[in-house]
Amino acid sequence: MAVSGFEGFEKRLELRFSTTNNNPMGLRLIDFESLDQVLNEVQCTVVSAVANHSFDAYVLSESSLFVYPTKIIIKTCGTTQLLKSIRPFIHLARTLSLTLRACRYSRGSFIFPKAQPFPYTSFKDEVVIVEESLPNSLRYRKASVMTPSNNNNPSRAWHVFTASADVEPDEPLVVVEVCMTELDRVNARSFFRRKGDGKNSDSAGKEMTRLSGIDTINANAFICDFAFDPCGYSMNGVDGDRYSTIHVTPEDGFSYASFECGLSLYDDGHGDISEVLTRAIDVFRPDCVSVATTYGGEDYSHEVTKRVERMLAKKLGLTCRSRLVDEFPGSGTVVFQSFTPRRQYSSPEGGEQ
Ligand SMILES: C[S@+](CC[C@H](N)C(=O)[O-])C[C@H]1O[C@@H](n2cnc3c(N)ncnc32)[C@H](O)[C@@H]1O
Repeated sequence: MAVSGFEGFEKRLELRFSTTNNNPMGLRLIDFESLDQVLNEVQCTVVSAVANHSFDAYVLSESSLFVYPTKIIIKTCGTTQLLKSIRPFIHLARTLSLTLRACRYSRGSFIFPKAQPFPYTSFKDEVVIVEESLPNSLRYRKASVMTPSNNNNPSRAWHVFTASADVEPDEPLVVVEVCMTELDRVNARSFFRRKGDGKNSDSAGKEMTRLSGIDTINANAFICDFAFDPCGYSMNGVDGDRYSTIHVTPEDGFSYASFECGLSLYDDGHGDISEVLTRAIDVFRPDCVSVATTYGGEDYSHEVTKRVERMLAKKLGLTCRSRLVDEFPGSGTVVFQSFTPRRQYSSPEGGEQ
């Protein structure tokens, strides 16, 4: 851990592959020892795991890994070396006749940027490393730093790099990534272990899931949860082919929580996303929230992200201070929204609103 405090903001990597064989298990055939070796390079380990008929979900010592037949999603926090996983994952996929067709790397702004190792001290350097790790066939590439200008916390930007073999997005999926800082102190207490409770990391995790209300965010999800000692929490939710994940750094002064879920553009039968987000954010009652929505198809952005704004304002008193939209060839559209509580906002001129 950095001397300053634990870096909660995750680095996130998504690798999507195409396959030339008909094995429906695809990347799920990668053996655990090989995955463990990749994670060793990244500097994290598996602490808990669950699988269903659609995918494998691993809780890591620093966040989460999801393995689908043709897709890997890995997010890691702290001072981990996430980008060291790109080459070995591409290599392991190749042994199973899978070829990389798209890559997306994203992260927020670190709370302790100076504590990061190279290349994570500069997004430009991170992009160079990602680009060097990718095959030339992924020729549609773009890097962008989405920086809110009228926000009272301008240091919170969203960094995105994408690369794709095709100019059209390859899947009609939506990914929603929520980053929360300055968590409500009372709510954050749920993520500290009680001394002498006689519980292990799994049973303490279950208790945190229930006491915090995380179990009500998606009642259909099977939850694989883990409590760190003396504090901290991670969970993966598994609901059919949908994943969700929450990570919590509850320490005062650098508190942070993230919520992420994947859903389909066309079949949103798993609950209105604005309601799901409201329930997730309500667990933490943070003073600073960002929501990055990435979608591959058309006609999603406006209506749904506006609905999120209306719902967060009505139910949680959060006002959207900034809304940025950017397009990525072959990787869809990203909408980045920043919210703070209505009562807190100082206008750029310094007056209270
Ligand atoms: C891994 S978890 C969740 C990570 C996630 N990115 C986040 O910050 O929300 C991080 C929390 O667990 C605590 N923690 C305790 N032991 C840890 C360990 N061995 N590895 C990582 N975090 C640990 C940290 O102090 C922090 O509060």
